[in-house]
Amino acid sequence: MLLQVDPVDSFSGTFRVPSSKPETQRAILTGTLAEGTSRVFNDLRCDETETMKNACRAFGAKITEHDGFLEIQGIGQSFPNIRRVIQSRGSGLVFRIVTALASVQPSPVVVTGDATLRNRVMEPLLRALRELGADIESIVGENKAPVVNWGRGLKGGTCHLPGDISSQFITAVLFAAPLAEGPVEIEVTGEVYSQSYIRQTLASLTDAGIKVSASEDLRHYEVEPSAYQAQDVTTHEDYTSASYLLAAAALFPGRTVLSNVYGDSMQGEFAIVPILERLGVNVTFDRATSSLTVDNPPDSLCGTFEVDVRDCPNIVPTLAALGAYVRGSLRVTGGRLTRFHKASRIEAMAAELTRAGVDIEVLYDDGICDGFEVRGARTYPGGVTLSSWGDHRIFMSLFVAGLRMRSANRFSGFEDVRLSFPTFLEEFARAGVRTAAVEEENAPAEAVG
Ligand SMILES: O=C(O)C1=C[C@@H](OP(=O)(O)O)[C@@H](O)[C@H](O)C1
Ligand SMILES: C=C(OP(=O)(O)O)C(=O)O
Repeated sequence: MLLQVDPVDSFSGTFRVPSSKPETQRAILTGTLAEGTSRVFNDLRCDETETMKNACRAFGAKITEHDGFLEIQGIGQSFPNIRRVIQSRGSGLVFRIVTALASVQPSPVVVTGDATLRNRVMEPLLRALRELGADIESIVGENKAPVVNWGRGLKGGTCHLPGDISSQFITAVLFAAPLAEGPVEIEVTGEVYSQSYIRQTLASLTDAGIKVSASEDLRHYEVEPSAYQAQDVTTHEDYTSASYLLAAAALFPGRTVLSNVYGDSMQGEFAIVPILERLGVNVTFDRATSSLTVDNPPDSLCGTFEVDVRDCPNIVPTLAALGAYVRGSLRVTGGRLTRFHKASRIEAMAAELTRAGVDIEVLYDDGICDGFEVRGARTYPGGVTLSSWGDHRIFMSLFVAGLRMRSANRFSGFEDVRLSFPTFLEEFARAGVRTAAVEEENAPAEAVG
């Protein structure tokens, strides 16, 4: 099935931003590893947080969903002695953290995932865990998923990781390290990308009572054996999810209000707010109502702009969509990690936007796909079928790019919004965006929003 989406003449209204996926996933983990009861307020319910919950349940945690919060009966350090297969589906974060944690429990664990996940880079993490004493094998070879971790413990010591493939390797080792027999040190080589995610991990660990320290440049870490403490956590809004609503608001003059917004976030993707301001869009936070108001004047998105995304990788596809309407140019650099995401996101956006008539060029640095330059226009003809490349963020970004085209477009992959933003189509329907699921052969099948 494809989703046919009609363009709109305006975009305004009040929309609810989903809660943060990374914060919810981290809080589920710290609650699982602590002894006693933890609660996660304002948690995000979506496929990828469900995948994390199921993985943690497989390790013995009891997780109950209540209205507005999760209750977690953690396991502390008493992992049950049961052989199990843990399914991480398409979630890189779940696979990497579960693989690391499987080292510090007593039985063989197979960790697997879907076809996309099985293609992602895992070798540096497996190597680092082996340096710390883990006994892990890749079942199909090539050091990719699925893996079997024989659960023979982590001794501790020093491991080495690259900083320019995925911050999730560092996050994964950091979550398992407090449960090693001795202190763990991590040495990172090369430039450290996605630093905001590592800082979110460090904050989660410190709040849970873990003894961890990191150098200012995030190249060196020390973790002491320590116990996770039960706690209550409240998650904030998700700025990657918010970026689709904010980008849509920036494409049309007028006022848009986003709710469930608290404004004090460690997320790198918060950068979408100052980026919009640079593009001439006014954004105001109101703490009293936990909301954010976008006032977009008719003359915004005009000029020559450059953005470094090394600390906000997940808004790269959103910026490509927005850039399609920047009269002048938008140059984005520092996005090399996104080639290892669910799809190679820069190439995906450049290929699909080019198909829609957008002037976008991929930028390479030393032969590595690192960014793009897009020279936007007022509008495009539309009437094209665009692929999500099997990636929820590509679908959501292309959906936004299509809103200001002249005729309806069709998109694959719309079902994947359930991974991170299950209410995506309902929120856009509130703004009058009409969508219909259609067979690939043309016939409209059913209204979706
Ligand atoms: O720790 C996390 O929750 C994440 C880290 C980042 O991974 P990379 O460092 O691989 O970009 C980010 O892109 C991903 O969506 C979520
Ligand atoms: C976090 C994401 O993916 P992953 O955990 O698979 O890297 C994402 O695409 O939102």
